[in-house]
Amino acid sequence: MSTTKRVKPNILITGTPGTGKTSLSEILSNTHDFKHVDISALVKEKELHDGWDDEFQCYILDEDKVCDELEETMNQGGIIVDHHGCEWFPERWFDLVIVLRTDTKILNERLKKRNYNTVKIENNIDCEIYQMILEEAKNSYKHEIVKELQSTTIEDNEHNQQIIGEWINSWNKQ
Ligand SMILES: Nc1ncnc2c1ncn2[C@@H]1O[C@H](COP(=O)(O)OP(=O)(O)OP(=O)(O)O)[C@@H](O)[C@H]1O
Repeated sequence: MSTTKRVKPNILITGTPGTGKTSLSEILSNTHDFKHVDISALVKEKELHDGWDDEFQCYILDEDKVCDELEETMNQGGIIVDHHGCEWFPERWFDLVIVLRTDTKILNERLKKRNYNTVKIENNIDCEIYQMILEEAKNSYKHEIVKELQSTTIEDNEHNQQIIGEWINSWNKQ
């Protein structure tokens, strides 16, 4: 495990599916020259799973395989990880944890556009109503590095880019 300060910070962007993690991760990665790791895409590409879950229409992620795959990358720093869960990553990996939140009416519309089945939409809306990912993040990381950001409108997205960009610039001056 690396104990020296990373040259660039690692950021986790998490939240219920559809809250805008991938969109924000891609913009930030391009703007600040970070590497974007979309866990769902990585799991599929490297087959870091134990098969397909028909009910939830997603791969059954193998957390140990994902962590083994990413350990070296994360030690380099300058990584933005994008995933709808956060409790099973090593706490040492992240300098900032962003939890995106979306108005459930808007979230419902976004998920419907993806042709998710009713069960999957209801599960995700419940997850957002009961702020399950926010609670997961607060239980898994130091409170001072967990930031809850709204992600309902384009203005929110622009605000989030600015807030996180300022944080990255201030981290580099530490
Ligand atoms: N702040 C925002 N305002 C308006 N629309 C947004 C905002 N953030 C994301 N969107 C839109 O919401 C949809 C979902 O965004 P995105 O795919 O980034 O979500 P996600 O959280 O990564 O989803 P998943 O976890 O399923 O990958 C996209 O159509 C995106 O353009």
